[in-house]
Amino acid sequence: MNTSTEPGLLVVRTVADLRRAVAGFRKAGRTIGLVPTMGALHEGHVSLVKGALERGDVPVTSIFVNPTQFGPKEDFSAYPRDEEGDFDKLRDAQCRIAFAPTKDEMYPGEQLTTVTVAGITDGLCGPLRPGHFQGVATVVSKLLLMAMPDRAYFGEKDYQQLQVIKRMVRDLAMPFEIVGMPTVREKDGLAMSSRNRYLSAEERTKALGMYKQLVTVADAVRDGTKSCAEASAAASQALRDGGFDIVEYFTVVDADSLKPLEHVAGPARVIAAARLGRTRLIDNLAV
Ligand SMILES: Nc1ncnc2c1ncn2[C@@H]1O[C@H](COP(=O)(O)OP(=O)(O)OP(=O)(O)O)[C@@H](O)[C@H]1O
Ligand SMILES: CC(C)(CO)[C@@H](O)C(=O)[O-]
Ligand code: BAL
Repeated sequence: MNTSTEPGLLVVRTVADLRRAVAGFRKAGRTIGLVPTMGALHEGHVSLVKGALERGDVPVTSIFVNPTQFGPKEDFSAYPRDEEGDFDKLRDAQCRIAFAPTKDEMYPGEQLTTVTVAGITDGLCGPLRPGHFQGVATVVSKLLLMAMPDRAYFGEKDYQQLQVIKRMVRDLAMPFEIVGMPTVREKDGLAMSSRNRYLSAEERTKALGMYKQLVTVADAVRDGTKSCAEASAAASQALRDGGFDIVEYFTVVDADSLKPLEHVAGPARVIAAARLGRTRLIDNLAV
C-alpha cells in the first residue's frame, strides 16, 4: 500500500492500512483530525474537514453507514450512498485519508462490547430511537481507537450526539479532543443533511418551517416574551399547520445537561425533531 504523505487522497479499507497511513503522517510530525461520517457528503461535512485543516491537522474522514445505530424500522437500507462522489468531494476539500471499511472490517464477528452514555440520552432522540446512541457511542469509540487522532470533529446539527460523544470521552478519559463545529445551512436556513435528498420539491419548501420556528422560539425565550413551554407549543402547532406530519419534540434545553428549561438563565439550546413524509429532520439553535 502507498503510505506516502504526498498530496492527494489515500483511500483505505482496513484498520491495518488506516493505522499505517496515520503512522506515516505522525512520523512526518503531523497531528491527525478525524471526521466521522456516514457518507453522502455535503458542505456540512466539508466544513468539518476545513475545521481540521484550520487547526493544522491531517484530515482523516471515515465513511461508514453504521447498522447498529439504526432501528429495525429505520432507513438503513435506503440511506443515501455515493462513494465515488464522496471521494471527489474529499479530494476537493484537501482531505488526506478516506477510511471506508466494510461491515466485516468494522464488526468482525459478534460485538459483545458496547458503550452506553446514560442521562443525556434519556430525552430528545434517545427514547424515540432506542439503541441509537449506544450504536453511535460504540462505533465512534471504535473509530477513535482505530485512527487515534489528536482531535475529532462533529457537527452541532446533531447536537445531542455531540454532547453524548463529549461526555463519553470525558467519562472514559479518552485522550482525544472533541471539536464541535457550527451547523452549515442552505441559503434559506435549512440545515444541510444527507437525508434532505429524500425531500420532494413540495416538502423542501415546507422543511424551511423548522428553521423559522427555531429562530422564533430562540428570540421569544431570549427576550422573555414567552416561557419555553409556551413558545415551543406554538412552534409545534405552526409546524403541523405548515405541513409537517409529526412533531416528535420541540423544546428548550440546558446546553450541557440537555434537561428541559422553563426559563432561560444560562447557555441553552432550542432543539427539534419532526417528520415530513418519510423524512425525519432534526435541527437546533443556540438561545
Ligand atoms: N449541516 C451540517 N453542518 C455541520 N455539520 C454537519 C451538518 N450535517 C451533518 N454534519 C455532521 O457531519 C457528521 C456526519 O454526519 P452524517 O454523515 O450523519 O450526516 P448528516 O447530514 O447528519 O446525515 P443525516 O441525514 O443522517 O442526519 C456529524 O458530525 C454531523 O453532525
Ligand atoms: C458519528 C457517526 C458517523 C457515527 O456513525 C454518525 O452518527 C453521524 O454521521 O453523525
Ligand atoms: N447524523 C446522525 C446519524 C443518524 O441519524 O443515524
